[in-house]
Amino acid sequence: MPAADAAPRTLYDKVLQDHIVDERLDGTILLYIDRHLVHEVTSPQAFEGLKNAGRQVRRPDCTLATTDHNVPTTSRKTFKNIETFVEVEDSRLQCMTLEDNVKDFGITYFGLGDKRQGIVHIIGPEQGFTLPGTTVVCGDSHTSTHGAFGALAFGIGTSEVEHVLATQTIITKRSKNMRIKVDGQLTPGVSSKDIILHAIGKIGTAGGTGAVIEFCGSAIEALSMEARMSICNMSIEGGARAGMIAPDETTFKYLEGRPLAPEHGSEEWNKAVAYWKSLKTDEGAKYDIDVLIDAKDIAPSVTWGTSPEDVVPITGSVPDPETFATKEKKEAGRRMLEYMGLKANTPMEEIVLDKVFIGSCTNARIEDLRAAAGIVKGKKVAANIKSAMIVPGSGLVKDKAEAEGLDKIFTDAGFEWREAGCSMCLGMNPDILAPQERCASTSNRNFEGRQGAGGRTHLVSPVTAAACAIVGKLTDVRRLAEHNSTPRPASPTPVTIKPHVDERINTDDEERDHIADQPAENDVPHTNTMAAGSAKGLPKFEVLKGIAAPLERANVDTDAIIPKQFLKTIKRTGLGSALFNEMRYNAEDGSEKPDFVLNQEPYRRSKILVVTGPNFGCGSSREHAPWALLDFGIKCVIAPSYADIFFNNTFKNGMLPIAIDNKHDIEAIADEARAGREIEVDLPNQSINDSTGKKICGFEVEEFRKHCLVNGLDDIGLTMQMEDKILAFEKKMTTKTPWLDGRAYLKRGKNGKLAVKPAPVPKTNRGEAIKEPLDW
Ligand SMILES: CC(C)[C@H](C(=O)O)[C@@H](O)C(=O)O
Ligand code: SF4
Repeated sequence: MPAADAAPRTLYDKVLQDHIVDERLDGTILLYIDRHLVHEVTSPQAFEGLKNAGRQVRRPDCTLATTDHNVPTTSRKTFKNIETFVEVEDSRLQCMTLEDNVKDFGITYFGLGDKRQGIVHIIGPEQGFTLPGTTVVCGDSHTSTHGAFGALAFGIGTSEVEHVLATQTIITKRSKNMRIKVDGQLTPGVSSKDIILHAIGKIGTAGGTGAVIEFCGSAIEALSMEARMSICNMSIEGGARAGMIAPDETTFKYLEGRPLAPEHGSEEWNKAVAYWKSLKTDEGAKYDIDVLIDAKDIAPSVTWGTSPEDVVPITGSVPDPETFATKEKKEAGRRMLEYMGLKANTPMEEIVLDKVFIGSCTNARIEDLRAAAGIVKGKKVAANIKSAMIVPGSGLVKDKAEAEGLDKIFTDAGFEWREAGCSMCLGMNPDILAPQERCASTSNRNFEGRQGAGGRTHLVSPVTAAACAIVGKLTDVRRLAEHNSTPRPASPTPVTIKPHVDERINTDDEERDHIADQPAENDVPHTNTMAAGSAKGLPKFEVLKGIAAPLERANVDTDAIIPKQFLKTIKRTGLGSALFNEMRYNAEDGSEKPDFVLNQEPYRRSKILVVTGPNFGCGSSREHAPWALLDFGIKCVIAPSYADIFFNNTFKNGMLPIAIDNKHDIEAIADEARAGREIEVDLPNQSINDSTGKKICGFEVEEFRKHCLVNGLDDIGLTMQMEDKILAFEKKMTTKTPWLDGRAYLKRGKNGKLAVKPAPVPKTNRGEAIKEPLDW
């Protein structure tokens, strides 16, 4: 496309363009993926799919795995292995399954016995695995974090994890360009977490839907890499596919000496930096959405409700839902206040807390801990705080903090000092809130039940969380005299590279010492152990007629569709009974709530879900959400709009999500659903009909997706037919960006070559060899 190439381009346009393997006329893109991060929750079903189809991991050298969501954060002094260490059975199984899979497929893995283990979005940058200008994916929504390096980084579902493992590519389409420009100087006490909370408060949780956000402006440029990561991390809470910041000297400085970055000062490094410098948005490039923020308008911010957009300055009060614009918003507001146990107009600083959590992929890096320690030093945690917990983002962050004496500052004050993991960010491990407990948390989601069923979360920055622990209430950090909370300038703050330099792995022998459980040099990375042909293909979707359940809500997040306790499965099936768990069952005795629609006749046998509010499926990338709907019997969702990852995940399971943003049409469909009448979804004709076959309205669907659904096509099989193009692309990349090949600590043979097998013969998802090319 020479014309488009000549036009001024954004950072996103440039990185995207450099990774296109193929583009169809309808805009469907086959995108090459440079970096794939893997964790235990969203990978078991993907590896199972590979095994069933006899496929291998195409680029183990571009894949890095760790275990983070399920792991206990208690002392690992006695750690021997996962089997004896993880007490909760399903968590243990999930962690052990990952360990089996990384061995079977020859993937670099940081387990609990390895200092480099930690939250997947902390360890990628820490190791230099994340680099500017790369495409980065992970079966996790907060993959957006890595965009801080000028990478195009986004979360994917488990089906896509399988697709990337098998083909190192993903099928996608262009996103809109969105810019959030923050100019000026932040005031004391305000940190990058406040910037992103403020921005989400402004744009809303669906503000970035369908877009990639570029954060720029003088306030962003002045931030350190760690602060930039906190911002890009929460792009997903603003609904965006990804967040990006143009790489600059701060980025390059951060990467110097990272084990997986090109060696600083080498020819490769210089070549890489020259390329990275070219990634800046061109003068005159257009953004589809533009948001301007003045840094001085940002105060230390805090959430009051159960959506990350419910943000107020800490000096503000709980809003009064009766002042909200629409009937739906008033209702949602009342429900939130009830859940949060709050009264309208209460000053935020009067809200008393039970717990404080400093951790998560948003704020568990060394700078976050330093900033929090700066507040805590010499003080004590308030008597009413039952637990104040510090969970470093990785073993290396923990070590560094201990070397600086931060652990001592925290423990002297009465904080608990833990081992690395996701911990109370989502409570898949034992770190949870009890019902009604209230927590100031540096994490990124305040959804109902997120930190524990009935738990109440207020999202804040690390310095605010630290101040809250000392005061025992939500607190304006600026009140604490000796705080050290001004945003860290990009320079001359010393860059913390020392430990990484020391750990640089230079030789095969050193490598062996560091890497537990890697396959021996001559081992075949993976041989299939299961019969080919046992994997199920996708059922075809043509016309679906059935009962439609009306769900009168907006912003239904995937935590609400299927809460974390059900993510510990290693299967795709059996989740139907847990669908909408907290809306559907009473917490006390597990009995059904009679007023929830799916507990009523005829909706118990619904095949279609009609959601009247926008932004369905926001939040986490968990494919368990469509699996749960499907297992219940729902094959089609109709809603005004969707969060991107959920939307994508449904198609991968042969389901059809339909977006109807015309108010009149969605109401007409909802009326049929409310009346308990069947509706008919006719995909070939793109029409929604009533039970008599009379058309209610038409709908849009992308041509390629429709083609796959109607024909029940498995897109991994389709992509594998593009082998020639993928190989040619890889060859080009090896010349253009040689620093991306052969990393992830994989062993090299004596001849310097990686022990990676050539790509296998393409097979369909059913394991059959592809005879004649399908239409990609
Ligand atoms: C488990 C994973 C799918 C999920 C995500 O995608 O975000 C988790 O990390 C979360 O924060 O809810
Ligand atoms: S958001 Fe929380 S649970 Fe998800 S990856 Fe980050 S730390 Fe882990």
